[in-house]
Amino acid sequence: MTEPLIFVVDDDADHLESLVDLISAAGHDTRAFADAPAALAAVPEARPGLILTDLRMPGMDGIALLAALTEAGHDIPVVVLTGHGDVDHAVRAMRLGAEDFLEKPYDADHLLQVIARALTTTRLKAEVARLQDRLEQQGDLIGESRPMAELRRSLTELAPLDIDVILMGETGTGKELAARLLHRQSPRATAPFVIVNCATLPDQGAEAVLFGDGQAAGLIPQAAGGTLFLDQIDTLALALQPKLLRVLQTRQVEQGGQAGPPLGFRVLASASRPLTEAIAEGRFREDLYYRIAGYAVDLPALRQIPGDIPLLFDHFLGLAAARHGREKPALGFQDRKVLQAHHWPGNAHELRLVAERRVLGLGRGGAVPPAHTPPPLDTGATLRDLVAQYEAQEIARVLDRCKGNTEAAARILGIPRRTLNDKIAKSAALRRDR
Ligand SMILES: Nc1ncnc2c1ncn2[C@@H]1O[C@H](COP(=O)(O)OP(=O)(O)OP(=O)(O)O)[C@@H](O)[C@H]1O
Repeated sequence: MTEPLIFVVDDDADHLESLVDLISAAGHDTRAFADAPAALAAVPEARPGLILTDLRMPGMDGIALLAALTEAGHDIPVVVLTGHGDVDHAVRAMRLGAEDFLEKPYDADHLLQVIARALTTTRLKAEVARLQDRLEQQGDLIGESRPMAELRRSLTELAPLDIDVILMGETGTGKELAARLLHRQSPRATAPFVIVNCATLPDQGAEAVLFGDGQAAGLIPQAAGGTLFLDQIDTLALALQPKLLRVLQTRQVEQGGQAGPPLGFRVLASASRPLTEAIAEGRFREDLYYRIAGYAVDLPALRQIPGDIPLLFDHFLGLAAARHGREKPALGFQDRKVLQAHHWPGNAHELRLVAERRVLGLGRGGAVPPAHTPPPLDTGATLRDLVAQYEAQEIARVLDRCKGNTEAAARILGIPRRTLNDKIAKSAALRRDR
């Protein structure tokens, strides 16, 4: 794990310099900012692990910075430096989710201890979230509708057979969950399950990541004897397709011009749009399509299984409540109706987000600004607002997943990169105007 970067924000240049010197001397990577807006603007790209900010600053102060970070959905611990006797503000900062606060003049050792503690908390939180995600992905598909029952039956039938399968469905329909189920119910269950997210492969060096190089084994050889899940294969760069095809045909990876050992893995793939479209657009090779598309399983979108939406929502409420140590909210009749009436273009991803917000009570008279109100459970917003909100969220989610790589994000979202850049600029302007 790389060392987290620490942002230090203080409008007093001397203070800033001494803070940065102190923290850097303790071995942390730091970046200095003379004002909060500059720090906020640098967050998406630099992804700091901790922000240490002065409370009182002209323009945007430390509290406003905290609120803006929450508003933008960044879960970064913030330690606030307060003036002597500034208890009220310190309490407000803690209420808004600050990790800790320190009264000035601070003691250098104490400051470093607070930083170390905050970084440990961040690491532990990330680890818990990772384990919870993994646990969630080990679950079963929830849903009692006929399409879900049929899906479960197809998966149970296909799991033990040694055939490759492609899972088709919109984003968030549970393709990864289904792939894991196929693996778990197969005789390969104890062998590795390796995911290759085709959309986030780097432009440079993707071959080494996939096939390995002299130094490191690639992802594909790691799947030996197990299951290789080619997630979002419809976004795989054209240049990688011939070599992948060869590997899928031989189930071997060449090493230094020689055939490698037989790897004997099973291939599962997923796509959110018909590969025939990608072929027609010249983005996907037909021969690779025939190699992987023998058995296709369709996953229903939520709007096709409205009866299952409350069930799934209840499931996500339970998970979010456990994750945040909160009580699980009850679902009312009206909630069910609203949930079933929504279109859910992001499917389970979107539903999960709304459940999380419901558990955290965001947008319900708390300290969090209205942008956090769950769109489908709120009234008063126009359809255009809801679509714009959802679009901005989805772009942020995909960008996050692609670590800010707009080319990869544009590929996943199925829009030209220039359109994506326009949309990012527009949603940033919207946030500024709000
Ligand atoms: N029917 C379901 N029952 C329980 N959990 C589900 C179901 N469908 C989706 N989920 C959960 O919703 C989240 C999104 O599902 P998943 O990642 O499998 O979707 P996906 O189709 O692979 O999405 P993407 O195309 O964006 O990769 C996961 O946390 C998954 O566990």
